[in-house]
Amino acid sequence: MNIALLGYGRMGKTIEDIAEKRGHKIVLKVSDDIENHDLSESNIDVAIDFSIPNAAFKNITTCFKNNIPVVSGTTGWLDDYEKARKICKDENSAFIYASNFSLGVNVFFELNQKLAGMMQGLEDYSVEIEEIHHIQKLDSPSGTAITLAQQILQENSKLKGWQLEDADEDEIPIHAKREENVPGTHTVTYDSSIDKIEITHTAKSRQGFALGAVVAAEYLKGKSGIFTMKDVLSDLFQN
Ligand SMILES: NC(=O)C1=CN([C@@H]2O[C@H](COP(=O)(O)OP(=O)(O)OC[C@H]3O[C@@H](n4cnc5c(N)ncnc54)[C@H](OP(=O)(O)O)[C@@H]3O)[C@@H](O)[C@H]2O)C=CC1
Ligand SMILES: O=C(O)C1=N[C@H](C(=O)O)C[C@H](O)C1
Repeated sequence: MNIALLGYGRMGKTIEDIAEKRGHKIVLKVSDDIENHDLSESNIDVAIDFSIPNAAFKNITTCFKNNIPVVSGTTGWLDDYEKARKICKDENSAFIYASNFSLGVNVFFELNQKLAGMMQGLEDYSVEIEEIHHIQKLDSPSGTAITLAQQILQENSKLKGWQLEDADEDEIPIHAKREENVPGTHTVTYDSSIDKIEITHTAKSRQGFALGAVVAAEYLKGKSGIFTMKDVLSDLFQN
């Protein structure tokens, strides 16, 4: 498969390594304005976007307009997500976005949803989310923390939203910490005066995120439509 990398930083380089080991070819690397590149030249099967919040929407939609399916893991641009979905549909293109492509985190998401459902009637417990990332991270809170919060909100109608740090009673507080060399750690805590329940996912490197993105690209090749990691994982476990 011919892959274009939109963003060639920490994730772009890890994806290159894993994609090549799985027999794919990196035919284009983009680290600047996508308009500076001729997308028709390289016979691209799928583009994988791990760039920066300000560039993701333009990168993704330019690919759709050039009939190139996109896997995107860039966080911090989701105000434009619905617009991107519409352009994908209008262009009959293909798209997978995930705030976190790691297989372990996607299992963690399932666990979070299930736990939130079980806890929603237990009013003595308050819930909060903590995320810890490396100091270079541009966005805050992490996309993964937002997904975790959205899942809890789906299960608990008494909670009205999430808030970075100072949350009201009916909001989920998200604490975002930045520390040297942390690839990504997420904890959901339910606390009461009697006890505490915590679930944590700790990434030990970027390998899991990158492998998930390449597997998603393999899934997307030749398809049209909008998919999620749930689709990718159910396909993976069926085969
Ligand atoms: N969904 C997931 O599983 C994961 C998501 N992420 C997300 O992926 C994104 C990238 O993370 P990471 O690799 O650590 O970040 P980096 O900062 O290491 O990489 C981003 C790269 O994008 C480049 N860039 C700048 N402008 C553009 C542009 N217009 N088009 C394409 N590329 C551009 C930067 O180049 P330069 O340095 O020259 O400016 C840089 O090399 C972040 O949003 C992060 O949150 C990260 C890990 C997992
Ligand atoms: O920027 C990162 O590094 C990461 N970003 C993603 C996020 O914002 O959730 C996923 C992962 O935690 C690493």
